[in-house]
Amino acid sequence: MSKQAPVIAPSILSADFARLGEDTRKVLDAGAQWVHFDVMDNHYVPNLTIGPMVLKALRDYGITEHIDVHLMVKPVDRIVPDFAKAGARSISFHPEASEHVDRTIQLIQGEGCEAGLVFNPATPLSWLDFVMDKIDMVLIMSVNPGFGGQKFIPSALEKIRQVRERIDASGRKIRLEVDGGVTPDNIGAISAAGADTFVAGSAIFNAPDYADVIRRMHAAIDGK
Ligand SMILES: O=C(CO)[C@@H](O)[C@H](O)COP(=O)(O)O
Repeated sequence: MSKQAPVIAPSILSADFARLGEDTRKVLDAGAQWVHFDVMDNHYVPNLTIGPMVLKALRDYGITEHIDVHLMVKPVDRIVPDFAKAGARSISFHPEASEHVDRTIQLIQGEGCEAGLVFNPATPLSWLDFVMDKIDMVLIMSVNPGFGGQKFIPSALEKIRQVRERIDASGRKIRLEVDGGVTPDNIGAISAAGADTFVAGSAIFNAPDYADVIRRMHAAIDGK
């Protein structure tokens, strides 16, 4: 397997929104590498969250680490430049929400960000067929998007294995990220299936000690 170095990306969907800068700083200081930024539009998914102004506010607060934007919005393209200007480092989108997938990838990369394709539990991997030479990341959803705190859907493990094979066959450095119901108890199996980038919301932010959960997650990824 040609996995990238493991990254834990806490989803700030489960953070304390009244103290977002402080809580984001706290989770990064507890050992997380990235911040996962969930954008929901009450159209593509049945929930409404945060946008580019909030991302910019985190940058202004002093968050300099990688902010990984997951767009659960339709249409996709018109909001991409705003997120790039606000300070996103990677931007992932759902292919079925984009009118022209290849053009959206070019748009994201042209704005200086890494581009990812996101797959819902029932979205087929055939969307990858003609873009493996372009994308920087594949994000496998292990819950249906829209809400934090859902249970991991086990069929995601087979999907992760299939994506890992495709990434290895491509010979490119493509991150394989998994999002939804990730906990210290299942992260070892998710890693063994081929993932290298792990989004977790409730498992981290609902815990009394962020550093302890992140430490246990890294140990499970290392097979300890
Ligand atoms: O994008 C989503 C949900 O749509 C995720 O990022 C969840 O917010 C992850 O939360 P947990 O399942 O880890 O609580």
